[in-house]
Amino acid sequence: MVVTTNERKIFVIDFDSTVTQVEGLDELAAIALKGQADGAEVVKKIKALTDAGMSGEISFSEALKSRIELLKANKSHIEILIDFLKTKISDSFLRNKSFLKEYNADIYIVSSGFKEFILPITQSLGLKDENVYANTFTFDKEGNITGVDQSNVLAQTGGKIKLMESLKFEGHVSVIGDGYTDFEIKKAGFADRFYAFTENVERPKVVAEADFAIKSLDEFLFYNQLPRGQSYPKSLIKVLLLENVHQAAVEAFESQGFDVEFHKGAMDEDELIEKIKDVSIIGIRSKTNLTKKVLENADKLMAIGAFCIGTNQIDLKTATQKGIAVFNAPYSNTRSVVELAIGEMIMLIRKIFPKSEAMHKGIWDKSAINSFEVRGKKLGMIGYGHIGTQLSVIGEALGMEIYFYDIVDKMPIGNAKKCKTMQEVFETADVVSLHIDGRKENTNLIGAKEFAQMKDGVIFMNLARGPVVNIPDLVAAIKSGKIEGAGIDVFPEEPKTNSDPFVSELMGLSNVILSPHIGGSTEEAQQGIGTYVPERLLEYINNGSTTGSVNCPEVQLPLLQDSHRILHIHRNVPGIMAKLNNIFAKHHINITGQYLKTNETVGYVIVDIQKAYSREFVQEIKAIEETIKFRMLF
Ligand SMILES: NC(=O)C1=CN([C@@H]2O[C@H](COP(=O)(O)OP(=O)(O)OC[C@H]3O[C@@H](n4cnc5c(N)ncnc54)[C@H](O)[C@@H]3O)[C@@H](O)[C@H]2O)C=CC1
Ligand SMILES: O=C(O)CCC(=O)C(=O)O
Repeated sequence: MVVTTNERKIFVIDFDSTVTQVEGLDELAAIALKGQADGAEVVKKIKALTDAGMSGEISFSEALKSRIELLKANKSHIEILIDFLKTKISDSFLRNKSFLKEYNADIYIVSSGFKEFILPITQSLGLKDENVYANTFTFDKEGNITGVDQSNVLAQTGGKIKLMESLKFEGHVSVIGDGYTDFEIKKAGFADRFYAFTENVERPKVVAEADFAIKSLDEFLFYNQLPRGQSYPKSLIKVLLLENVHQAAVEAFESQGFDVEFHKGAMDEDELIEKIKDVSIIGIRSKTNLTKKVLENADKLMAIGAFCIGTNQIDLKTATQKGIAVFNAPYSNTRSVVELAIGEMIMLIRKIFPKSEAMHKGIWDKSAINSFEVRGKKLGMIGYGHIGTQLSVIGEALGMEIYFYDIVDKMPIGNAKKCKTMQEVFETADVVSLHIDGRKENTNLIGAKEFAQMKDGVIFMNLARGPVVNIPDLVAAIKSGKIEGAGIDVFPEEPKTNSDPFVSELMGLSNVILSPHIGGSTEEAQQGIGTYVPERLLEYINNGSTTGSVNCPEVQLPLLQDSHRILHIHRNVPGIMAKLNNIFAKHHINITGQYLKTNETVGYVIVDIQKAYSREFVQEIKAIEETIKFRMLF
């Protein structure tokens, strides 16, 4: 819906809830009435009147008059309000200050608000005082607000229409606002288009009347092909966040204007296949399976954020082939897993859970039989990565001997001993703990044969991935007494949400600690992940950097300055760079920077170019046969 016109473009913009996130008069009331006994009640009444006036339920002049009567404010309150409003300028207006300044001759603020607090804000955005049309207060000698200058047409019902009539604009007039009175300008024939601005407040009655509903000023500038801070409006980019990822993630995307949808639970394949079609960024944890079938339907998807360590729930091969960059959080929850493993190990070796259960039933069983210290015991680990190595350090600090096996040759930390086989670990350890990843080859890695190799009375823990252990074999080993105690945090089948039931053969077994996949679920870990993953995703979306990507060639790019940046993901075949460079040469494109990284499947080339370029140039790059994904940043 790109709008093109050769006429002079005139922009008429509302102020309250459009330029700023809030209604100035409501906020003035809150400031003036703060601390007064019935203050909250009066503020509520004023807000209700604002809403009724804005949505057209009561006449504007009636709403304004009633509000001013309720408001007991003076000049000092207005000063406080101005400082507050400066912190509440709509994000998309702040992002597009350069447009506001460059086009200030054609931008008019038409507001039923008050110049006393509007002008300081519009001045800070580079707008012209003489283009601001708004009401003014009347004051008594003490500086108390007594009313509204009634000679101003904007104080009257239909004031905006009367004002527009008198302004006699010649050109293509666009009105941007959140209120019904803004729509009425178009309805009365004084504007060509009305854009309902919903960044701060969405009034269904107003949206229903609008030519276009826009979630940000970026969208307006995009549709009208005007200079803007975002090459593609972020409010048109859908971010789907599942599995209750930390609110820090929601805030990170929302503060940049993305269209964020948040769900507490995971989604199954069928649901995702539908949902993913218009999603550009998805954030998941361990329970959402991004299968080949799901990804094949994800034509808009640019990036996946795994808000966890494991990425086995994602079909990485398909993601790579489709040029979808995958990021995870490789460190943030490792300490939490380690602490749970230590806690469980001590609880299991002391048989605290059966004793606690008995106590709850009134049984007092004070005895040392079969209760041990961990000091001096042998802790055996399968997998010696970020978690395994940390557990190694803390286990050793508790006085344990550490043994580990890893398929990769890993340097032992402290006095840990590297074993040549898993069997060696099993034959040695008093406590066996798994810290391997969930790659396919690890499915059923531990079963009857492996349990048989373990010492009698071993403590066994799996805080890694459910499918790695054969559950019926584990149950048999526990029931036979081979395993004295087990701590299991992960399961082959896990409920998708907290409302779904948990079912397992492990239920009801004594000295088995079951926990709902919470090894990494601490406030600290989730906060850390909730910040780390969006940072990686935003760096990729905003700048093109793929630092920390688990499947894309890693490139750390400088910030884009005074150039356009072309991001091109292609199939990694010989000759592709020549094809690209030929197009640059043919169109006389001046390159200011070029970066290339490849892996065995894809190549990622980034080219910074001077700002002049033609549409044909872009089309030709997109048309290269090997192109998988193409983006351009301004
Ligand atoms: N319970 C929970 O909430 C959490 C579970 N995890 C799980 O823990 C796993 C490990 O995490 P990190 O240590 O951070 O990962 P990591 O990638 O640093 O370490 C995994 C290690 O396992 C080794 N490995 C893989 N397969 C193996 C095998 N068959 N035999 C021996 N070694 C093998 C790898 O070479 C690597 O050194 C994650 O992949 C994830 O599945 C991670 C965080 C939270
Ligand atoms: O917190 C989660 O949902 C998953 C944690 C986990 O297993 C991981 O980080 O790999």
